[in-house]
Order: sequence, then C-alpha cells, then structure tokens
Amino acid sequence: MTAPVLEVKGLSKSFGGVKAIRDLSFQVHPHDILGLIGPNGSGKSTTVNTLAGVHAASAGEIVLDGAHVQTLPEYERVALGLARTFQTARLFPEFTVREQIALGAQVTRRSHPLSSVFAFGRRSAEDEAVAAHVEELLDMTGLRPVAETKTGAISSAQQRFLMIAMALAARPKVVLLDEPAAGLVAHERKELGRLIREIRDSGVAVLVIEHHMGLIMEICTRIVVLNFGAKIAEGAPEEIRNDKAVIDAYLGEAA
Ligand SMILES: Nc1ncnc2c1ncn2[C@@H]1O[C@H](COP(=O)(O)OP(=O)(O)OP(=O)(O)O)[C@@H](O)[C@H]1O
Repeated sequence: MTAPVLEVKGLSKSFGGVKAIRDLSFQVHPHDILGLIGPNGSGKSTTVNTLAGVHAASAGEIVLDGAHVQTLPEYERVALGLARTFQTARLFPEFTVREQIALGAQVTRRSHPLSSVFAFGRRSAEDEAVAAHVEELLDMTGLRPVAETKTGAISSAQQRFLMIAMALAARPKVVLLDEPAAGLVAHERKELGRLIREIRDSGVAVLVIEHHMGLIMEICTRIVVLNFGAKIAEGAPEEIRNDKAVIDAYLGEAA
C-alpha cells in the first residue's frame, strides 16, 4: 500500500472542559476520498479546523506527506499541501471568478498574487504557469461561463464550486472539503460528486465532511464516523451502512 499523504495520530482538542475531539487517528491515502461523518456536535468541524491550523491541537500528531505540521500556522500548512474550503463563502465580491481563483494560487507564488491575471508588465514563467492552471480549474469546476462575472453576482452553488477551485489553485496534496453539498440541489450535487472524483483522479486526496449521506455513500472510498469526538467506526461505505454502532448513533436519524 502507498504511504498515507495525511496521517492523524491520537489527535485531541478541548475547549475548556469540552472534549471536542478525543484521541482520533486515521490516514488519508493518495487515492482516497475519505468521508468524515457523525451527528451534530460530534467534532467534524473541529477536526477540519485543527487539521488546517485554525485551532491548535491539545494533543496528537498531524503528518502531511511525512512532515509533522501540528505546530505550524495555517498558511504554512497550505504551502506544504493542505488546502481547505469553508462552510460559508469567503470571497471578494468585486473580484471576477478568474481573479478569485488566481488569488487562491498566491501561496505557491513568489511574485504578485494577481500578476498572472492583470498585466503588470511582462509575465514571468511562473505567471504563465499559474494562469494556465487557473484556466484548467475554470474548466474542471464548470465555472468557465462565469469567468468574467464578479463573485458577488454568481449563484450560491457556483460560489461553492469556486471555493473548491480556490483551494485547488494552491496545488494541494490533500484538500479538506467542509460540507461542500450544503444548499445544493440534486443536479448540482451530482456535478459535485463528479468533480470530487475528478479531483481525486488528478492526484489530490480528498477529505470530505458532509451530512448528505447519498453523496457520501456514492463517492467515498472509506468513511470515518465520529460520535462525541471519538471514532466509532471506519470502513468502506457498505461496512459503515451496516454497522450497528453507526446506525444507532447516526444513520438511524440521517437515513
Ligand atoms: N470554539 C469553540 N468553543 C467551545 N466549544 C466548541 C467550539 N467549537 C466547537 N465546540 C464544541 O465542540 C463540540 C464539537 O463541535 P463541532 O462543531 O466540531 O461538531 P460538528 O460535528 O462539526 O457539528 P455540526 O455537524 O453541527 O457542524 C461541540 O460540543 C461544540 O459545542
């Protein structure tokens, strides 16, 4: 088996007396779409925020492609290959979709973040490479028709796809998707499922938190289930669907 691209070992996070994550361990491999599910308040968001560096871990290790990152700030984790999306859109409404995606690439760049979009004199080879990647991402995420539209004027579904494009612009090894299907209707969810598989096929491992069980069961290679901050099950979608502890804690109500 290939080495994991992301390894979480004994991770814990407490907020005062609240133990939001308890001794959590799992691995994400390069070809994984790993689902992280569980009831409300089970610790999913805290896990993503602790992996991304928004919260400092109380204990445990986070190993990204062999490097311990648990003490690094958020932007350094992004630069090392851990990108994420957010539950709510964080966009500049006056930027066009193309400009906003280019902004997501800035962590990988030495020159001005928008020099691949605006003509600040001659473009460097780096600018050309970023601009070409932005064009690929416009096609991959289906945002090409709104490339010149301001982000404040696109639909909320398009904003969700845009956040994914921004995360991918940082050329991550792993992308953390935080409830990407929230607010999407059936055909948009189908498109999202296609995109997530394409992301994985392009060599970027995916960790996805999602409440929509249809999508999770359809796209995930493996699923980790949390309850009260602890892992109660891990396995393939079929195993999780039939796991008694998972049905009792979560699927009974979600199904
Ligand atoms: N900043 C915080 N300060 C104090 N407690 C927090 C904080 N963030 C989360 N918690 C607590 O940690 C526990 C886990 O919350 P978390 O938001 O991670 O769960 P979740 O599984 O993402 O829930 P949901 O599905 O509703 O988004 C909850 O008891 C929550 O109240």
